[in-house]
Amino acid sequence: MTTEKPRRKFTLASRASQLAQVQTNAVRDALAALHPDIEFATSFMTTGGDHNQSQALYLLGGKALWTKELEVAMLEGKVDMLVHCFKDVPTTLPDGCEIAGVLEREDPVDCLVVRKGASWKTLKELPDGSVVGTSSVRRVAQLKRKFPKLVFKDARGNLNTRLAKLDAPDSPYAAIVLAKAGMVRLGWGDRITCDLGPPTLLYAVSQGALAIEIRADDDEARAMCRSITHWPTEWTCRAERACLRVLEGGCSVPVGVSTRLRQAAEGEPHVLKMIGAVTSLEGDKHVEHTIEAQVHTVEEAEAIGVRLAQMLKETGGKEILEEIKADREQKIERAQANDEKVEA
Ligand SMILES: NCc1[nH]cc(CCC(=O)O)c1CC(=O)O
Repeated sequence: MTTEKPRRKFTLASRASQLAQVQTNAVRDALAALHPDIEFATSFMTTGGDHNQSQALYLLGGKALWTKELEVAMLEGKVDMLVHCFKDVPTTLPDGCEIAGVLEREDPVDCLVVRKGASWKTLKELPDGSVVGTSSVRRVAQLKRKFPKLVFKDARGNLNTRLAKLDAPDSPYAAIVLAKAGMVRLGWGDRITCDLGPPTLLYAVSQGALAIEIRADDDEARAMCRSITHWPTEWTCRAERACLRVLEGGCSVPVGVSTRLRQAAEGEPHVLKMIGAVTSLEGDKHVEHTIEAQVHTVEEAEAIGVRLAQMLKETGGKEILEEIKADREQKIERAQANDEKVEA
C-alpha cells in the first residue's frame, strides 16, 4: 500500500457575480489562515442562472440553476471546492457531490432598500400602489398578505443589476426587498432602510449562510472544510433544508422559516426552535407551525425539520404546494405553446 502525499493546492470556484467572488475570496482567506502551508486558488464561472435573466425565477425553479455547471467542473477535477450561498443549493445534490463545509450565518433576514433620494424607510410608509421589486415568490406571497395595497413586481438579476434597476431614472420601483446578507457582504449595508424579518417576513431556507461543496470522495477537501465549519449554522441550516426537502420545493416555492439553536447552560442539550410557513402565491392561504425540541445531534435537528414539514403538509400546506405546482405547469405549457419567454 502506498500512502498518498497530501495535496498542496485546492481550487475554490463559484459564480462570477461580485457577491460570489467576495464570498469565495472570504472562504479562501479563512482556509489560508488556518492552513498556511497549503495553496488555495480561485476560479469564477458564469452559470445558467446568470444567463436567464428575463425569465421569472419561479418558472426556472428546481433546475439547480446556479450550481450545475460548477458541479460538472468539479466532478471533472478542474476545481475542488464550490462556494455557494447555501440558499441557492438544491436540497438534493448530484451523486458524487457533498456539502462538507458551512460557514457562520450572517443575519438571515430580508431587508428593504428604497430608491435613491426617496424619504420612505419602511413598507408601511410607502404610498398605496407603490411598486416593490423582489425576486422571490416567498417574499411576494408573505408580503401581499400584510401589505395588500402595494404592488409586487419581479426584479431579477444579481445584486448590482437590481440596485441599478431600482435607482434608474425610469425605474418603476419605489423599493426592493432582498437578502440582508448579500448587501452586508458587499459593503452596501448603508443602503438598507429597515430589516424585514420574522414575524413580518420569514426568511428563505439557509438564507445568509455559505456552503462549500466538494467531491464526496475527496477526504482532504472534507478535512479542510470541517476546519472552518460553524456547527450551529450547519445544524440549523440542515434542519431547514430537511424541512424544504419534504415540502418538495426548490428556492422558488413560498416556504419561509425562522430557526434558533440555543444551549441553556454548559452540558445541557441544545434546544432547536423552528418556525415554518407555506403561503399561497396570492397570499390568501397561509399555514404556519412552530416546533421547539431538544437536539443532541445534527440528525436530530434534521428530524425536527422533517416533522415540521409534515405538520405543514397535513394542515393545508400540501394543497397550497399542489396549487402552485399546477399553476407553474400551466404557465410553462402556455409559454412553450407560444414559444415565448415569460417576462418577469
Ligand atoms: N438567489 C439569489 C441570492 N442567493 C443568495 C442571496 C443572498 C445572500 C445569502 O442568502 O446568502 C441572493 C440574493 C437575494 O436573495 O437577495
